[in-house]
Amino acid sequence: MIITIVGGGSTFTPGIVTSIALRQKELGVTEVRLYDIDGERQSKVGVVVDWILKDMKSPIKLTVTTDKKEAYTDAKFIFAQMRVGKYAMREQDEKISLRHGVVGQETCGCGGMAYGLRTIFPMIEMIDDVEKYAAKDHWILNYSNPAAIVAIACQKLRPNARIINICDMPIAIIEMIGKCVGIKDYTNIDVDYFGLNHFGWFTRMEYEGRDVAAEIRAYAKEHGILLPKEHIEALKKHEATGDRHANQSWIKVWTNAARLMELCPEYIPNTYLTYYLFPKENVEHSDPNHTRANEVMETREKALFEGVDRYLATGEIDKKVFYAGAHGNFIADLAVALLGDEKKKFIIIEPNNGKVPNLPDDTMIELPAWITKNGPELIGIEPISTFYKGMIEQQNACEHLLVEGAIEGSYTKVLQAFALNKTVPSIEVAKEVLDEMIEANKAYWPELK
Ligand SMILES: NC(=O)c1ccc[n+]([C@@H]2O[C@H](COP(=O)([O-])OP(=O)(O)OC[C@H]3O[C@@H](n4cnc5c(N)ncnc54)[C@H](O)[C@@H]3O)[C@@H](O)[C@H]2O)c1
Ligand SMILES: O=P(O)(O)OC[C@H]1O[C@H](O[C@H]2[C@H](O)[C@@H](O)[C@@H](O)O[C@@H]2CO)[C@H](O)[C@@H](O)[C@@H]1O
Ligand SMILES: [Mn+2]
Repeated sequence: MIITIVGGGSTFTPGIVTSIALRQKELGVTEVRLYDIDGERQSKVGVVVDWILKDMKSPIKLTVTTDKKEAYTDAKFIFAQMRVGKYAMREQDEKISLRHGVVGQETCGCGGMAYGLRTIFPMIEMIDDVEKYAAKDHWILNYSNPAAIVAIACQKLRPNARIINICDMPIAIIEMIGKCVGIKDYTNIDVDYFGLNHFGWFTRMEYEGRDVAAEIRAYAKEHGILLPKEHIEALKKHEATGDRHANQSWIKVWTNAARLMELCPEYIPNTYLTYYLFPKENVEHSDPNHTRANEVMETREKALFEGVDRYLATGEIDKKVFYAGAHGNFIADLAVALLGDEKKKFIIIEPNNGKVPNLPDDTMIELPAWITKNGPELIGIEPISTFYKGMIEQQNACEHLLVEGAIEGSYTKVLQAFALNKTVPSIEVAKEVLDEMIEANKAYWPELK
């Protein structure tokens, strides 16, 4: 059984392969293939992956390739995590937006839309390549961001593709909340959730009879941040915690999430909602000359590639150079559930088709689903109330219009999408940002007329 990782040169590849290797028997996996369009970057990551498999005494064969046919032939699972334009373009997305006074973020607002316009067509190309070479009953499990926009484009252009779009943020939030209230066994916290990707709410959180939602509401009120106490203490003393969530840009997010829970106590927000509901405050607290892309390049990316160089020079690897955890476990567990027909619950992104009765059928909704061998079965909920419906409808319209604009090459539709985004205060600002982004993305975007 073959698993191909697209975006093999990703900083997350070592963590994902670790998770695969830990489940080797359940998956029956015999080979992992890394595929990337940047062979040089991928071959360095391949060095770490090779070391991990040997360190774990894993029988899994490793293939590292830039050849599509070699990558996809007979593959059963394709784990996609491409970052089109890499961190250099993420930096542009974030900085161009901030220069015009609007939120500069990887997947939200103008930055997310720019990233979406780069990613739609490479994702469609990947689906076509996979269909040509992979096993007929393959599954593409897609992490490539912006997952909300990618999901809409795949549904519109390749509605029969065997793709499940996923995001680790709901499980990452559950893990973080678990840490705050002293629950280590976070995968057994049972939740209800609805929304779009990076745009949703937990409506229930329970663990062994405990109302975790009520506990975290009280915690947020007391501490003003959704990070665990040891992080709060370290932050007060300006000590490094080693956790990426204690980086400057994430602290702001976890603080705003706590504030949002005070203002809207009904549900627990996905932290990404803070970009839409505190756009002004977010911009005020951002540094347009040093954004999250810079933080990532200076930490996660640097640690990994310097770690490879050090290993090649000395033969020693410090496991801290790569990230392994919830991110890899989530995608590998989803593959196990699909293979084993486990009927286990995962939050995933799929066409709504009435599961949230008062949202359109073609909304790519993020909801809990039962995972069977035939794919996900979304778990339907009651109609949602006006505030949430209104927010989702606006964001959904923005994302659909963006995808339509990309497919039709329509400048007006893309401009309207930018103007519809809740992070953008006027259509003139939308135009300024869009025009600068067109210049910066010449090598990547479809032509807009
Ligand atoms: N959905 C989620 O919750 C989630 C979580 C984490 C990361 N991600 C996404 O995973 C991806 C990887 O993130 P990262 O920070 O490790 O980025 P990264 O830049 O380290 O890795 C991305 C890799 O994708 C490659 N790539 C670019 N275009 C490609 C294409 N057309 N085909 C094949 N490979 C291509 C790049 O060369 C690069 O090696 C990003 O899209 C990121 O947004 C998503
Ligand atoms: O800014 P980055 O590149 O560090 O992270 C952006 C991604 O953030 C989310 O995923 C995190 C998750 O929060 C964390 O706990 C761990 O599992 O790593 C993930 C990747 O960083 C988000 O869901 C992704 O869509 C973002 O790409
Ligand atoms: Mn995500």
